Amino acid sequence: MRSGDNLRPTIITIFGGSGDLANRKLVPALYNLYLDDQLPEKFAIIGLGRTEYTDEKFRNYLRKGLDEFSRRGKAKKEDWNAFKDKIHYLISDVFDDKSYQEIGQKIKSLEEEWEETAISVFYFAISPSLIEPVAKKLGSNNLCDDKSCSRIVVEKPFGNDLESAQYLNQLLTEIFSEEQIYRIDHYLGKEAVQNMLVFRFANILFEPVWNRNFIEHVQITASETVGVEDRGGFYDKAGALKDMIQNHVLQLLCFTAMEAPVHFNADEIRNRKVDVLRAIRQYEGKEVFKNSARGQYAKGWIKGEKAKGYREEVKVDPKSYTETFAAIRFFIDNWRWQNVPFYVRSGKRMPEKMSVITIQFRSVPHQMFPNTTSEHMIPNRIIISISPSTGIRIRFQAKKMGLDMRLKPAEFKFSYSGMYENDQPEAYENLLHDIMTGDATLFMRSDEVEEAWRVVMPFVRAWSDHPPGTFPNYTAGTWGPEEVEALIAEDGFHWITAPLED
Ligand SMILES: NC(=O)C1=CN([C@@H]2O[C@H](COP(=O)(O)OP(=O)(O)OC[C@H]3O[C@@H](n4cnc5c(N)ncnc54)[C@H](OP(=O)(O)O)[C@@H]3O)[C@@H](O)[C@H]2O)C=CC1
Ligand SMILES: O=C1O[C@H](COP(=O)(O)O)[C@@H](O)[C@H](O)[C@H]1O
Repeated sequence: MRSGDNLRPTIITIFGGSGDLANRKLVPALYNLYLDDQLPEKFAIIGLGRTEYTDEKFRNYLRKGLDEFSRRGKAKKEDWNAFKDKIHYLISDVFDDKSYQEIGQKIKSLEEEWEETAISVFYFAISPSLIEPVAKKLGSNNLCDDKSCSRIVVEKPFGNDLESAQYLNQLLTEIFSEEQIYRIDHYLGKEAVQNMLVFRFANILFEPVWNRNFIEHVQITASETVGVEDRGGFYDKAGALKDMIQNHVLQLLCFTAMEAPVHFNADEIRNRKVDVLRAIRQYEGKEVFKNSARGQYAKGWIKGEKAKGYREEVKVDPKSYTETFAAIRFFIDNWRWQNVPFYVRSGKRMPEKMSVITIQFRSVPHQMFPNTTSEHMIPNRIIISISPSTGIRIRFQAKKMGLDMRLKPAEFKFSYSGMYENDQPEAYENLLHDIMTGDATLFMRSDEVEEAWRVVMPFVRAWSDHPPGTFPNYTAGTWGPEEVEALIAEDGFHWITAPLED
């Protein structure tokens, strides 16, 4: 039996169907689910937008995106021909009630054809400013009435600060129940992020040492080689703190630091993550600057190619003070993590693309080997590589081959790509599948989003009240401004730049 056979008929209506996210991520993910027999037999996509596509033109546009962005490369003709009939397009304006009536009619006619009611998923692949009007109109046009079979999906950024996130949560929960709302953070769909739960809570080896007694510090790096590409208009108002730290990086921190959930279910896991966010120390006054660093890239070179400076990017203010790099030293004030620094950093135009968590263990309490100084006593380290390579490295000490007793670090290495070739589902495949099955474990709950905003708000406020002295302050192709080295060096550590494959 196909896995998709367990799924109820489903219609995914995409506000912003003509946009980049739908083209680059959503439709390729749905197509791959189709190839993997993970879609129900009765399934349809309704794309929406003001662009004047016919069904045929819309399908052709999506086909080009699929060929370019799908992890499986170009679509095979026969597969695409079977899939494309599931795609429909409606020319519509989010402010126009008539559009919602047409959406309702389209859904009804598909259900009549299938002789079954469908789960209706409304995907908000639109700019954050359009969320409010779309939510209100879905409500006033009774399109989301049936709470058991309609869902909405809201993309990040969820709000622009704590206040706006609270406002948005309030608004959405007046129209929809919390169970209907799927707030996406695509990092949670990554295989390696989900594997962290398994690594930590399905193995007895690691959990006993996963605390302040054995772990010296934790580092989280989410670096990219790309600049802002064509998203200057959005990014210049956001910056690295709101674009990456508030969501993806804090999620990685939560998965690293959370207590063991009792059950594997959405609320249980989200409760444990909220506990971590609530325990993160809030800095005040000068502490904010003492525990953080920010930067903006100047022109430089990345992998042999010239890169523009941030201020020269399209739709970026030529005098912009928006940070393209952010680093913070967090402390989690609870029993497990007291005084263990968590250093996080994220930036664009760095030398390597990688999302990596490094768990640095303490040294052994006593060293007994002859001819061995503290220099040779390399402490254990676990590197969890989230992307682009996915896997885990564990460093330990081994005896160096030879007649005398000398030590040499060695590694255990686990790589998903080595195991599963190119069969790893993309983050959006996992997430879209979960939305269809109604599993909210990998989505953000309202209080979680708000707590994550609460964590970054001292930095948001202090950074905007005190513009940086000199921006740009790092060259494209480097690991950020000088201050970021000081942030960790003053504690006696250094940044570890070690992805899975090196
Ligand atoms: N692109 C990406 O990789 C990612 C995007 N996101 C988020 O997803 C959301 C969408 O991003 P993206 O796809 O890049 O944005 P785009 O600018 O590419 O697309 C915007 C979409 O909104 C539609 N739209 C705008 N105004 C209206 C209107 N009045 N009525 C109907 N449709 C309208 C446009 O359709 P038309 O022009 O046809 O009217 C278009 O389909 C944003 O919140 C973004 O932050 C999140 C993660 C990654
Ligand atoms: O959400 C975002 O994430 C991407 C990075 O995602 P990744 O999966 O490639 O690591 C980032 O480029 C973008 O600015 C941000 O909005």
